Amino acid sequence: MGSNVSELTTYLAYLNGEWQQSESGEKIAIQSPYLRRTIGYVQAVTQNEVDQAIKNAHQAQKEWAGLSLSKRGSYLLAWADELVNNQEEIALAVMHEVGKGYKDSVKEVVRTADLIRYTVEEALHMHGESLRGDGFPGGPQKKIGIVERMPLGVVLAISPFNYPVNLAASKIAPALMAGNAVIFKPATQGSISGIKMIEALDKAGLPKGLLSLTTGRGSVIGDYLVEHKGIDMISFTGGSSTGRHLSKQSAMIPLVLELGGKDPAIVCDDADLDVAVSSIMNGAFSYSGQRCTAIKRVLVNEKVADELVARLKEAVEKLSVGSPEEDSTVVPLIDDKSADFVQSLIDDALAKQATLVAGNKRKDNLIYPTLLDHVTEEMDVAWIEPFGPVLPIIRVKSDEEAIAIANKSEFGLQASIFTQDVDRAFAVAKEVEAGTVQINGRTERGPDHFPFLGVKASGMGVQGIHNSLVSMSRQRVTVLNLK
Ligand SMILES: NC(=O)C1=CN([C@@H]2O[C@H](COP(=O)(O)OP(=O)(O)OC[C@H]3O[C@@H](n4cnc5c(N)ncnc54)[C@H](OP(=O)(O)O)[C@@H]3O)[C@@H](O)[C@H]2O)C=CC1
Ligand SMILES: O=C(O)[C@H](O)COP(=O)(O)O
Repeated sequence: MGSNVSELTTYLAYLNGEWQQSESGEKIAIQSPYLRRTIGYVQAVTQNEVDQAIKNAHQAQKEWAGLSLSKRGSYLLAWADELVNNQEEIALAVMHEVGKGYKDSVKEVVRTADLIRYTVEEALHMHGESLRGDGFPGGPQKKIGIVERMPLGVVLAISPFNYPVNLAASKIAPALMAGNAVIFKPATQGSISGIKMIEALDKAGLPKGLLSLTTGRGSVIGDYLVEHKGIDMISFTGGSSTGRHLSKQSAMIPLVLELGGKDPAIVCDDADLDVAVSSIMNGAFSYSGQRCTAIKRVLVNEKVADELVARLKEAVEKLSVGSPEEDSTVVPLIDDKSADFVQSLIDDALAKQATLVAGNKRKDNLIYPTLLDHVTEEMDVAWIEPFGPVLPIIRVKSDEEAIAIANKSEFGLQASIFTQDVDRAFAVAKEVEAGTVQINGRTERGPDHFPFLGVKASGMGVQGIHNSLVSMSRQRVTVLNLK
């Protein structure tokens, strides 16, 4: 499959409904994490081009917002069909560019088409409301409030590398269905996949100017986009430090942030260990742990710790490690810098006397799945998100201690609890500070119509199809005063 990479294609930016070379004359090289070579170039768009794209977006948005919901939906449904029709080509781009297994890349594209279709259905079935004035003490009967949802204007969608198609579309589709225009800034490593996805939207006939794709380094055009007066809402998924930076830069603009996590798997002494082991393995190691919702630490009751660790060791040693083309579970990380970072967390833990159960082997940016036992609170890996295949195990004496350590983290995206006692599960779930708590299952975002949110440093606002439509629109109240 590697030989199918179009050698050094220079991809164009999609500005104002046209595929264009940037006036900057500059292009950014995209490196494949596992082929370890440049696979193409994308445009470095200029601030002037951003200005023009935002201006055109405002113009196009007015007409778009005037279309019927079902007409808007028809463009999106055509987009979903195009994605499905081109799933192999898009999945290959994802695999080459971000090193995701081929089958998972196909799944991402198909999941995205399903997400778009559900978004259309959801928008078609969202209703406004009317209120009677006399519902409030002393309120007049002849006053009727009509509450409708209106678009916000131009939405800036910024996506991360790890789901370059799905996490972009989960912003673009609700933004469009809610009647907005979109400026889409993909992760640089993820831009080619983003371009392929927008080619499908272009083929679906989206009106010109309604969406522009501005490729370029976040460090170069990011702040300019975020601070731009023409942006009316920002939906961002990415790292916590970038998210924190964005929240300082964007003033008085609705902002939804989905950021990092340090999701714990709390394993109680009555857990079904078969369920716990398979969920933890899948949660921690799929796509080498490069998921915001990956299980990033295990807090296990000491009574079952030895058995859990032995079973995890056996499972880790069976994991497939290698190439995304072979659908290996553990694949090279997005770049060498990320691999250096993961290695530094392993080195720190081992220097502080963690027990190496498996792994700690590396070839370039391929880090073998690594299991560390007897991790203590003094070790960085107990707190820092690795975004890589390293799993620390912290042994605890009680549910209370597990909850306390879970909550000491700055993050609060998701948590898993493994127990066979449903009352105990709910008691722990109630105390854990996280957007979502999974009982006897791995931490994960889907199904995509569930609300998805992080608390503390893991985010602000809520995604998930319904909530994204809500966050990308506002209420308008019209009051009818009858005679
Ligand atoms: N909670 C969630 O739903 C998810 C969270 N994440 C988190 O994302 C991180 C990994 O993704 P990664 O792509 O490396 O995250 P980054 O934060 O590095 O990048 C995310 C996006 O922000 C852009 N960006 C960078 N700087 C700026 C800026 N100053 N202004 C505007 N945009 C900017 C990036 O562009 P460029 O690539 O050009 O730098 C990219 O498009 C992990 O921490 C992970 O937990 C990931 C997926 C889901
Ligand atoms: O980017 C991420 O990591 C996702 O939001 C997690 O999605 P998943 O739980 O479906 O892998």
